[in-house]
Amino acid sequence: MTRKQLIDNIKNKQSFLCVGLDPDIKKIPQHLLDCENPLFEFNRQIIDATAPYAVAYKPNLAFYESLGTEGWIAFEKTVNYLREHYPDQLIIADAKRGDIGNTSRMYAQSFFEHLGVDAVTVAPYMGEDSVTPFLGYEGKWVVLLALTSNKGSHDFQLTEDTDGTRLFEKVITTSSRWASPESMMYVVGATQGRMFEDIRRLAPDNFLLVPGVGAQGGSLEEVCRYGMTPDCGLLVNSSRGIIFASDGTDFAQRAAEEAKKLQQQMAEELKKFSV
Ligand SMILES: O=c1ccn([C@@H]2O[C@H](COP(=O)(O)O)[C@@H](O)[C@H]2O)c(=O)[nH]1
Repeated sequence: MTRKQLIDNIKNKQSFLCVGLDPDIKKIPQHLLDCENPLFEFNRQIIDATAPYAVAYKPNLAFYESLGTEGWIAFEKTVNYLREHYPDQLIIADAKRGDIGNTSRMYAQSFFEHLGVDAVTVAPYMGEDSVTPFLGYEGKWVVLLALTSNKGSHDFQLTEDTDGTRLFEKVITTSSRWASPESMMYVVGATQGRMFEDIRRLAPDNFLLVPGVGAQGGSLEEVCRYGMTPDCGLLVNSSRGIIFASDGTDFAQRAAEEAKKLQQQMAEELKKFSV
């Protein structure tokens, strides 16, 4: 999906919601456990219920890989279901990959050629040759970890160089030479609040994938105040806050209600910024 298509979808739906598909087998409703593939059935119903309010889905590979072959099948079926039934939804594989060049090339092939997702999260730690194999696929995106939502973001990302440059700033400045905002997004946690101002000084045009609202307590309003651009420039993710709104037979309905609430707040924010 191109940047223009993504922006058009956001404007048409008045939403920049990314629904996180993190189907923890221990938390999905009991009655689904008898299905042939409970994870896929859970995702299918969540997707059907929330699609009107979302522009993107982000399955996190951990929740699939942890179940071995059955989990991987659920992941593939989920991606195929989205591609077939909801081709306008951006699919982000949250895999946090990145390795020496020839290995990264295999990861890129797996996600972009074999699975056909639109975007993959990549860790920057191994540098340019670990990231560039994911670039150069028409309409595909690298989503590079910049300033994450967790407490551990302080351990490395916020540490300063002798001239006061913080590591996440170096990641953005250096990596923005590798790709344009047409194919590079950054992960910035919603819990980072006012830091979005600093991010925007370095990456004024890039889309930011923003996890951390809902279960992690980040503020949508604050993210928008400091991070929104004339093109919106944000994809805000919520996983547990939507998909586990209920563990009963009404789980999909409750997920839709939570997604709709977020979408309505997003529409208000888009209005404020005249997007
Ligand atoms: O900085 C980061 C990077 C990735 N994540 C992932 O996003 C979702 C958040 O889930 P919630 O249930 O909405 O908290 C999950 O897949 C994380 O692994 C993140 O939270 N922070």
